[in-house]
Amino acid sequence: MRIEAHAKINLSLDIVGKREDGYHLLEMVMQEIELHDIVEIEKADKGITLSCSKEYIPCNAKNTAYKAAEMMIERCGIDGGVRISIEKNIPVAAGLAGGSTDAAAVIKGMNEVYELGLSLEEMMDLGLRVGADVPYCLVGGTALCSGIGEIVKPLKPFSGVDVLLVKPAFGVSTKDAYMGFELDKVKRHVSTRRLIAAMDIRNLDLVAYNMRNLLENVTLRKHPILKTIKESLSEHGAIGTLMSGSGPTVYGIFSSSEDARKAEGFFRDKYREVILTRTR
Ligand SMILES: C[C@@](CO)(OP(=O)(O)O)[C@H](O)COP(=O)(O)OP(=O)(O)OC[C@H]1O[C@@H](n2ccc(N)nc2=O)[C@H](O)[C@@H]1O
Ligand SMILES: Nc1ncnc2c1ncn2[C@@H]1O[C@H](COP(=O)(O)OP(=O)(O)O)[C@@H](O)[C@H]1O
Repeated sequence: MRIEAHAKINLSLDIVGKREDGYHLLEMVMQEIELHDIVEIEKADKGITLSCSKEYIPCNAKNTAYKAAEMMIERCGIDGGVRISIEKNIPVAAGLAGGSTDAAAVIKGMNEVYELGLSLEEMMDLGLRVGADVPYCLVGGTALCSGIGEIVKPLKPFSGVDVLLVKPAFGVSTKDAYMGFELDKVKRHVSTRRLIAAMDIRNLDLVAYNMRNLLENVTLRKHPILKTIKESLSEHGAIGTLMSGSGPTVYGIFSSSEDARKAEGFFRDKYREVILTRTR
């Protein structure tokens, strides 16, 4: 079985509290994009076999797809194994939920090939065991996510908007980004309602104005190059720019596809990964 595992961008990320276990309470608008990995899943007699098109990604129990398969076998009492292969197109450690979306694909795929009959809610509960973003990845589309990310409320689709992703040649650890964040220093939270209202009426300028990510400060302070990329995206026609998730990918949204293509041409040779895509 072949599954497209889509990446996401954050149109917003607000941090509104902290749990006793250290996890942060969030309010974020997530948006699926066209960019995707291809995950192939097949039944096997026993054990988990995993292969991936990028040699630097671990193919053992450290891989989120492996973790998801292990968890499904254990939790659903599956008598058998699985063969998984991942064609990796989503930049890694980038803030685009690459690992989480592969895990979501494995959960969906195993539900099918083993005819488990799990509901979406049941899969989301299982997915949360692998990572906070996995429940959203199972739902996809445009959504308001709260809790630690696992409470997913679908929003009106915001598809077909040109997005240029720019990721420099370093990764960011999500854990480190959250550890560098100080909630008591926040002066102004994100205007999530205004952002959603602007998305509803598809006013891109107003969307751009309300896009904010409170983790941006943490990652941009550590990597000033990201600020330079954001400024450069604006100079090349982006009507709004933001870091996705914990970074380091920054993106620009464009109201003109031609501007987006021209900007891609400018950035292409300058940074490690430059991808022109669209909201889905
Ligand atoms: C920042 C976000 C925004 O969508 O995405 P990415 O940058 O990963 O794409 C997410 O909150 C990332 O979610 P995810 O990548 O699933 O996180 P997990 O694997 O569950 O957690 C990694 C680590 O991040 C921290 N963490 C994660 C989620 C959360 N709400 N609060 C946290 O403090 C914890 O220290 C945890 O150990
Ligand atoms: N299936 C996977 N795809 C990508 N990265 C993975 C996967 N499994 C484990 N990883 C590891 O998880 C880390 C975070 O990767 P990723 O999920 O792409 O980041 P992010 O959560 O920022 O989007 C990386 O260090 C990577 O080696």
